[in-house]
Amino acid sequence: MAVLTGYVEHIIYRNEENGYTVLELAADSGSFTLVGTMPMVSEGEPLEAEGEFTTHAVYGEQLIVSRYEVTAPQDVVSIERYLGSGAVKGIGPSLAARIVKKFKRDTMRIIDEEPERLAEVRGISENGARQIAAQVAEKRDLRQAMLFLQQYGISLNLAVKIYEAYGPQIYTILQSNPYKMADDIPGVGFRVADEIAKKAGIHSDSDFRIRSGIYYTLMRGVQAGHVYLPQEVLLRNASKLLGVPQEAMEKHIMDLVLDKRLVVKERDGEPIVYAATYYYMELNTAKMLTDLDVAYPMDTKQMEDWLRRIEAEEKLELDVRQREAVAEAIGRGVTVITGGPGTGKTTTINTILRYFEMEGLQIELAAPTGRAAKRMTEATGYEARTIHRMLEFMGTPGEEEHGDGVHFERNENHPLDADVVVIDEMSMVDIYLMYALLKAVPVGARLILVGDANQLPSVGPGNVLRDIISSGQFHVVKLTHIFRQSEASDIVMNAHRIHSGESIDYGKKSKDFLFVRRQDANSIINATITLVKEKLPPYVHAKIFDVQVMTPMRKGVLGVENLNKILQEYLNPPSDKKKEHTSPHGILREGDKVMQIRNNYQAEWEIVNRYGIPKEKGTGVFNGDMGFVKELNLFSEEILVEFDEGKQVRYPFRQADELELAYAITVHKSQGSEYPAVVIPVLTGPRMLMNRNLIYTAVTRARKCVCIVGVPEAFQAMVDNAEEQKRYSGLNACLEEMAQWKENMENL
Ligand SMILES: Nc1ncnc2c1ncn2[C@@H]1O[C@H](COP(=O)(O)OP(=O)(O)OP(=O)(O)O)[C@@H](O)[C@H]1O
Repeated sequence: MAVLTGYVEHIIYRNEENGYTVLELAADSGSFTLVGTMPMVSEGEPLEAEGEFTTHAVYGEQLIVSRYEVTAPQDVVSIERYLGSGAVKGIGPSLAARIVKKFKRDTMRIIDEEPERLAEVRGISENGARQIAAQVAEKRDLRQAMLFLQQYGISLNLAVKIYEAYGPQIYTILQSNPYKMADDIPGVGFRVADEIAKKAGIHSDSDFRIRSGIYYTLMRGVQAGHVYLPQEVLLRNASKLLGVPQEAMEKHIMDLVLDKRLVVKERDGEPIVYAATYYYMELNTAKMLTDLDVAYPMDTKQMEDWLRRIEAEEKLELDVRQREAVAEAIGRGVTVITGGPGTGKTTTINTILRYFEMEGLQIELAAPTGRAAKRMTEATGYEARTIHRMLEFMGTPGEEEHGDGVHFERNENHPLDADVVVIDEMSMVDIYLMYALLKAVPVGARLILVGDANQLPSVGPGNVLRDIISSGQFHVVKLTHIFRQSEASDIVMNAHRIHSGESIDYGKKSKDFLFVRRQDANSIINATITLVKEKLPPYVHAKIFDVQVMTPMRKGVLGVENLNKILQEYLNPPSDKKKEHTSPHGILREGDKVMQIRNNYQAEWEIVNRYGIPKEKGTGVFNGDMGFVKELNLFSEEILVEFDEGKQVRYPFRQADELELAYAITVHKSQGSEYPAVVIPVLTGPRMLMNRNLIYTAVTRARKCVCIVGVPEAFQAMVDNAEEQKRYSGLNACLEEMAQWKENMENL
């Protein structure tokens, strides 16, 4: 650790949002560059800073500041330099000189204690004197708060956020209920608050702690895809987290219910617990969906005539189920069409679109991901958008809808201008998005939901598509005939075999479903590298980055983390020409294939033309979006990533934790995307993950070729394992209750 004292000569760079600062410090022993979060340091101020010296490849020696303190200027020279530096608005060098000439070493005390006397200086009015005093006091408060927060081991970055949220109230909040921060401040979770509470001497059985821990456990459940948790599971997990017996917690659940933060219901005779927001989200989703599902009068003769016309034009004949699907879409407010790959879903959507177009209805077509939307556009010739874009989401915080600053311009007050809304890849739609979508679908519009219910459920919470189907309250058409069979696609045929748990012919010479037998992890990795780098790109006529490696796990030799490190070495090795940055997830290098790993609604993107001039702008990058590192700027500390469709996003280094290498991805993250070729290494793994549902999803991501590398027995074991990870979601139950209620009302 080195300690430097001096005064701030020059602020070289400052990020006003997070206080990240590069400055030049004039110390007795010379001039130094200091880097760190120093939000309210101004030029001219005396500073004491502690940190580690590092040598930056471009900018040379720098002190990376871990702690700093702005000391009050003592001698007249320092006082004059400080006041004249522009740190206090309204005072320039000449006024500073006059003030110091008058009050000398007493200047700072006068500003603090008798600010009205500043008016004795020529050029300062009484009002001006008061404003100067207020500014100096505000800076002093902020500084004190920073010092106070640092005692609790809070990083400077977080300290700024906490101060911005609470101002002078931080002292009481931190010492009485630091858990409040977990509710109010993004970036402070229960664990951070708990650390702080420990330092503040708060007891482990404090009411605040237990309540915060219960809520945190529930939200962890949401992150894992559950909408609620059975009370028993909640208490067990919260008890483990808090080290407090379950009996001591039940009363707190009731308190949280009274505070309207939790809702307790009964399902199958057991109490279940929702975070209130999710309960109402699920309930309203059920209500809106039920309300939309009205019967529309149908002219059967017209339908038959028009369908024949469409079939003649398209040169195809719909099968019975496809016809049924079209008829349902015409006659009902809500229709669900589900089926595996190649069962004619897209063809059915196409016919429905043509039909409604002939009726002159206004149609909206959307899918949950950009890739899926693009595929829809290509397959139907109608413009399809992502659901987010269709709903015109705004990344600006304010009217918070589910706590992360999301707001959709299209909602109940400003619904979509549509008579028909078709959503594809419904299996990926979570409860948030379904709720947002339904708010924007106008009363009287038809909603057609299309998807493959056997895919893994959405990454976000809920089991929307399956719940809608299993509720039994809507017209669901299941397409089962495999049309693509005639094209001899083993991907499609094997996907259906996997779905029904049949065994696969591993010895068959197939063009698109290849099995590369390897017995151990190292040989599997070697074969994977050769396939991605050399064999598959020419085979499927695609670029190396279009070949996607997928694996069930994150950890382990064949987990995403390890595979990414190895594939990075082979596909984008270090070079003098490529800049690098070490992010929380490892090294990012120019040219790397990366994935955005959480929804960032605020991130700004732009699409530039070949002269670098922006031609389109917008906000939002989403969990699962893939791109590559186009440029690393070590001076402005930014990573420029280009995503699909040429969307470029700049990430400050501190936000690099939103990016992960994507040479290999988990099957969960692959949902909704399709790739020309997919490589799946298979050896062993946790039984919960190694299941049929997962391998089915993985295989159906491939358009032209699937390559399984490993042991056939391990693959077959996955096909045989029909167990699934349990998801606690109650949309089906809500829908059933709603229908029951409606029936009761009608019978009254
Ligand atoms: N009624 C039909 N008669 C003849 N061919 C059909 C019929 N319906 C669909 N097909 C053909 O079967 C193939 C698969 O259909 P489609 O793309 O509509 O299925 P899908 O369920 O959307 O498949 P995927 O989910 O794999 O994209 C296409 O080549 C399509 O032209």
